[in-house]
This record gives sequence, structure tokens and C-alpha cells, in this order.
Amino acid sequence: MSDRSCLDLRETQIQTTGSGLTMVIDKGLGCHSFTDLLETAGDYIDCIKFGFGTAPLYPNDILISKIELAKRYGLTVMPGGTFLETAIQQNVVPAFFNSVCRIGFNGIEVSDGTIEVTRSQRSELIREGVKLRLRVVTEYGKKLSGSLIDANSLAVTVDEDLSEGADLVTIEARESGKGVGLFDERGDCSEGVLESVTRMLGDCRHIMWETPLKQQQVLMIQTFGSNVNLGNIPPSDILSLETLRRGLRSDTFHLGDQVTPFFYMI
Ligand SMILES: O=C(O)[C@H](CS(=O)(=O)O)OP(=O)(O)O
Repeated sequence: MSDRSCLDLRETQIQTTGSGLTMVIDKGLGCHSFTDLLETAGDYIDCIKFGFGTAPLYPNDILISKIELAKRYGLTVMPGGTFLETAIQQNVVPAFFNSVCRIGFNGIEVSDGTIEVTRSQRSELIREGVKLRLRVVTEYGKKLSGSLIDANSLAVTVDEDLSEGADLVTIEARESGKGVGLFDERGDCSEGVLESVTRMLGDCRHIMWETPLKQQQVLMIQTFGSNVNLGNIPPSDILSLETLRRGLRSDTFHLGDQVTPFFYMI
């Protein structure tokens, strides 16, 4: 969530709401849609993930220009964790890092959602990313339908990932937000699990919750406040998420007390 606003702050009563991060999952926007997204909502995005293994499917020039544009907006841009998992599976991790840097990504996601990755492999991948000056985001959780989060192992993983140099740990909810991690088949949160997770974690500043569905975004904002880090947000939902953060939508209207709404648009 940006500290900037498209409105002139000197002439309005808008207050910005701080530093909660927003990560978009891009499943293959063309250059025009991508430019539109950044022109319209770039102020409210911090990180763009080219979901799963979509990155190598683009024509090179389009991939490069999307990455360059995202960086001009000051964003972290990274391929999906599944792409790195593919490289691990195919035993071509050095080539992965090489291509990621050559093509211009400034971040990576280290995950084990589909394959098994040992602790030492995970640490090595994080350290390699850091060494290459990439922002390293890790992911906790399996993609298998019905797999729940174990609060103890999450807390241990978060500690180790951060101490190896990761910046953030995302909590798996997939692109669907259903039947995985904290969420059931309808996308509703198992509040018992969320409670034990937050109790174990304590400080959630380095956690990014994958919350592709509105009901999940609302729950996290109500639980952690406007500045909670939220990921896997569909490109079309960036402004609506920002309204939730700022109390400009019925679901989180009470937050409007903290964030003065505006009356002067220009
Ligand atoms: O885990 C994710 O956030 C994504 C999306 S999905 O699980 O494949 O639906 O995968 P990723 O490989 O990190 O882009």
C-alpha cells in the first residue's frame, strides 16, 4: 500500500494509511492491460508475481518490457514459486537464477507447494537469491487440496527463512483461495487455525497472507488492521482492496475513523 495518493495531499484531507504491502498475481496480462493496471493502481501495489510458470511463456520482449515497467513504478517483480520448483525438479537451479537476473526480475519466490524441498535446500535458495541482490519472498504451505497449516512448523519456518535473509513469508492460499491453508472449500477461514497461527507467530510484520477473495481480505484487515500484507490479489481488485484498507467500503467502514475520507477530489 503506497504512501502516495493520486489526489493532492496538500489540498485534501486524505491521509495515507501506512505501509501494508499488496502483491498482485498476474496470470498473463498483455502489455496494454499491464500498463493500464500500473497507471491506474500502481500507487497501491508493492509487488507483482507472474504467477506459477507463466514467465517463460511470454515473448521475450513483452516479458522484459513488463518487468521494466514494473521496476519503473518501484515495484518488486518476481516469477511464481512453482517456476523455481520446476527448476529444482529438473535440476537446473543455476540456470534459473541466471535467467531470472538476465531478464531483469528483482525478486524471487522460494516455495515448496508442489514438491518437497529440504530445509538446507530452502536456506541455500534464499541465500543465493540474497547474494544476487534479489528480494526473496518465501511461501509456506502445500498446494494439495485440504492441506492445513501447522502453526508450529510455520513459526519455525518463518524464523529460519527470515534469518537466512528472506524479506517476507507468504501463507499459501493459491489463486483460488479455496480448500488450502487457512481456508475451506468455500474460501471461509478456519478461525481456530488463524488464532493458533497468530498466537505462534506473534509479530506478523513479515507475513503476507494470500487472500485472493474479498471475504478473506476483509477478515485479515479486521484482524490485523489496514496495514496487513496481502497477496495473490487479482489485478482487477487493487482499488477495491485499497477502499477496504481505507474504510471506504461498507465492510470496513469503521476504519474511516482512522483514515479521514476526502471531500475534495481535485
Ligand atoms: O501459490 C501461489 O500463490 C501461486 C498460485 S497457485 O497456487 O498456483 O494457484 O503459485 P505460484 O507458483 O507461487 O505463483
